[in-house]
Amino acid sequence: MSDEFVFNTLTDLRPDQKAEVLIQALPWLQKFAGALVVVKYGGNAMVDEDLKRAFAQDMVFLRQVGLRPVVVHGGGPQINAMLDRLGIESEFRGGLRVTTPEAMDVVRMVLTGQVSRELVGLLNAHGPHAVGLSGEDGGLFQARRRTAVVDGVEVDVGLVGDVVHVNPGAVQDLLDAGRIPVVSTVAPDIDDPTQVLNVNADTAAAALAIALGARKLIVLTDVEGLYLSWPDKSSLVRRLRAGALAEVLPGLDSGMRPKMEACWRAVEGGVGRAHVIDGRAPHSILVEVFTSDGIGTMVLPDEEPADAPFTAPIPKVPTPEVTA
Ligand SMILES: Nc1ncnc2c1ncn2[C@@H]1O[C@H](COP(=O)(O)OP(=O)(O)O)[C@@H](O)[C@H]1O
Ligand SMILES: CC(=O)N[C@@H](CCC(=O)OP(=O)(O)O)C(=O)O
Repeated sequence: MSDEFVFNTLTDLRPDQKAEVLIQALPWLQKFAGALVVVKYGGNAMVDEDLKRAFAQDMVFLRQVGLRPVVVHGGGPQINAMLDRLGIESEFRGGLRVTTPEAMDVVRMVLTGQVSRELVGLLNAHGPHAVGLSGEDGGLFQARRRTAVVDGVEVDVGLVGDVVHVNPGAVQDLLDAGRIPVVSTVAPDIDDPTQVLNVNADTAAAALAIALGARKLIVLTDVEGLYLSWPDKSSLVRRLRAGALAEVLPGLDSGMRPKMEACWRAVEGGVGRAHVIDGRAPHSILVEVFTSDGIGTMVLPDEEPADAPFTAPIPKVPTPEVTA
């Protein structure tokens, strides 16, 4: 190997090599100047303190170079830990947490009172940029109760909803003020606004990305991307179009299903690109946005003109309405 590429950290690079790294980012900095990017940070990618700090640096970096990042966070493992500590039983059906009223209190407390606070704190170590809000704030989300489908049978999952209406005004106000919004995905029930519902963070991120007219949705998780024949590591998909994705969606396992459904919905709803990338690799977002090769799995819209019939099977998921 040439000595040009033998280095352990960036500090081992020669000055001309450091300059080369920066200059290679120029076309991407130009391309994405001002671009709104929704980043879904999954609970499974929040595995250690260094990674969380690296994530916060990436978001502040994006903002500093002129993009407009919006963070939507998950917190499944963190909710599990708190339910365990409190001795409350919890199970998943069809990828969704069966949410009793008692569990809902914990979901809301952990997402808005713990995970959001921690991320806001890490981001604000770099300046007073981040503001946390939940789907309850500023009428951001309204959700409707939904069921899960297990082996073709509809099953009740309790206080779980799908976002059916997005009012992105509060998020837009924060972006206009130069802030980084950090969104937790609990949402009022449209049919009973005194009740809040537990919403899967992937699908909520897609609904928000569509409502904001985002250029990209980036989903950070704990695998490299979508494997066509999971868990065969040689089956990683680098790029696929929405139509092809719709065909494989029904066969996906529960962890990846909501993520890929979110990507499919996002590009069908006008988001330029949707990506699933490995949040365990430090600074993977910067590699995705600012390098030619990118990283993980990228979903692109179909090439057909907008008025052509969409022939691939469309997953049975309602598209949220948007309030301008
Ligand atoms: N086809 C697939 N490709 C990649 N990962 C898959 C696939 N099917 C199931 N998975 C699982 O999905 C998990 C990611 O989903 P999840 O655990 O819900 O993450 P997150 O907390 O980031 O939302 C992976 O760790 C992997 O175990
Ligand atoms: C309905 C439902 O399952 N809600 C999820 C919400 C959090 C989430 O989606 O977190 P991750 O992104 O880390 O998986 C839950 O209760 O775990």
